[in-house]
Amino acid sequence: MEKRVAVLQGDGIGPEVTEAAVRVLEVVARRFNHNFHFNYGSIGGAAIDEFNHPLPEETIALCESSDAILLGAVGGPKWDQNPSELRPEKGLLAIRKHFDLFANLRPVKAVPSLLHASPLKEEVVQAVDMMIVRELTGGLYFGEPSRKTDKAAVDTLVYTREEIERIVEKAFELARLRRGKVTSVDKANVLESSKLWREIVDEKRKSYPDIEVEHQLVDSAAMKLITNPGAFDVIVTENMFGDILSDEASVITGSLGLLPSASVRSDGFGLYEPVHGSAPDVAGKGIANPAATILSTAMMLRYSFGLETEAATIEKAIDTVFEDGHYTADLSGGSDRVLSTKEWTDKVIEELDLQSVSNSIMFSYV
Ligand SMILES: NC(=O)c1ccc[n+]([C@@H]2O[C@H](COP(=O)([O-])OP(=O)(O)OC[C@H]3O[C@@H](n4cnc5c(N)ncnc54)[C@H](O)[C@@H]3O)[C@@H](O)[C@H]2O)c1
Ligand SMILES: CC(C)[C@H](C(=O)O)[C@@H](O)C(=O)O
Ligand SMILES: [Mg+2]
Repeated sequence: MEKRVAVLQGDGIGPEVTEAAVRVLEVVARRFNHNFHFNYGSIGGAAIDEFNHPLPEETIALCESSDAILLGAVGGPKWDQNPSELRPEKGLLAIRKHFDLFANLRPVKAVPSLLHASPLKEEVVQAVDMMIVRELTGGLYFGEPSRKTDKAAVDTLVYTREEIERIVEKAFELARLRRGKVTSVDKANVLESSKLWREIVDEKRKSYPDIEVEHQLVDSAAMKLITNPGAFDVIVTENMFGDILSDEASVITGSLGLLPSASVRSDGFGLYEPVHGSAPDVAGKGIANPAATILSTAMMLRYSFGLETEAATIEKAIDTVFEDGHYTADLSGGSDRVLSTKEWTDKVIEELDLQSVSNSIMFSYV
C-alpha cells in the first residue's frame, strides 16, 4: 500500500514524539511491504515564528494532498501573550475545522502491566475500556460572537441539529462494535444546547434498539469517571466537556502520555494526535513518553488505511515493552530504570523486529 502522511510536529515535545512515531511507522512499512511517504509541514508556534500564521496555506495544501495527518502538539509559554489570532492553539482549531474532522475518538484502556501506575485501586482500573467520542468542530470553541474587552468577555455555545446528529450517530455505530452502551454527557439541567443534545440522543436511540443508552450530567459524570470508570463503554459529549473528561480519564491509566486520539470525518480522512499537549515542562529533555503518539499512528492505520493487522501489531509491541518493565519517566514511579524517549522507542522497534523474526520462523515450518 502506498500512502502519504503529512507530519505536523508543532511545538514543545511535538517534534520528539512525532519522530518516535515516524520511526515506528517506517518499521511497520518495511515489515508489511508498504510505502509510507512522510512530508513535513508547520503548525502552531513553530508556524507563527516561520510564517506569522498558526496554520499557513502551505500546510493546508500539504494536508490536502496527503492521505492522513500526524500531529504532535502545539503551544507553549513563548506564545502565551500573543493576540488570539496568533495563538498556536488557533492553528489546531483551524485545521480541525478546515478538514471537518468532527469526530474525536479518544480510547482509554487499562494496560494490565501498568495498573500500579494509577492512583486508583487495581481492581477498579483493570475493568477500564472506554471510548470518549468528543464533538470537535462545534460548541464553545467556534461559536460567534467571541471577544474580550477589559470590561467584559463573551464566548458563544452553539450547536446545530446536524452537528449533534452526526456525532451521536458515530457514537451509536461505535457502541455496536464494542459493548453496546452509550453514555451521553451533557448539562441539560442548565444549557439549552444540552437540552437539544439530549432530545437528539433520545430520537436517535430509536434507530439503535440494541444499544443501552444513559444520560449523565457532566459534573456527576466527572465523579463517576473516577469512582466507577469500568461502567463506561462509549461516552459521547460536546467539545469542551470531552476535552476536560479525556484529560481526567488519563489519570485512570497512569499517564497522559498514554492516550492516543483520532479526529475523523465520515469518509475516513483523519488527523491523528496524542491527547496531551506540548508539555513545556519536559520539552527538549528527551524524556517525553511517545506511547500516545505511536498509538495514534495505530489508529491511523486502522481508521484511515484499513490496516487492522498492522495497527494491532503496534499495540501488541507497546504492551510487550510495558510488560517487560520498560518505562519513560512519567510511568517510572521513581524507579531508576527509566528510559529516554529514544531508548523506549528503540525497545518498541526491537519488539516489532522480534515479532517479525518469530513470524518468519513459524512460516518456515508451515
Ligand atoms: N493537541 C494539542 O496540541 C494540545 C493539547 C493540550 C494542550 N496543548 C497546549 O500545550 C501547552 C501546555 O499545556 P498543559 O501543560 O496544560 O498540558 P500538557 O498536556 O502539555 O501537559 C500536562 C502535564 O502532563 C505532562 N505530559 C503531557 N504529555 C506527556 C508525555 N507525552 N510524556 C510525559 N509527560 C507528559 C506534562 O509534562 C505536564 O506536566 C499549552 O499551550 C496548551 O494549549 C496542546
Ligand atoms: C490545545 C487545545 C485547543 C486542545 C483542545 O482543547 O481541543 C487540546 O486541549 C486537546 O485536547 O486537543
Ligand atoms: Mg485537551
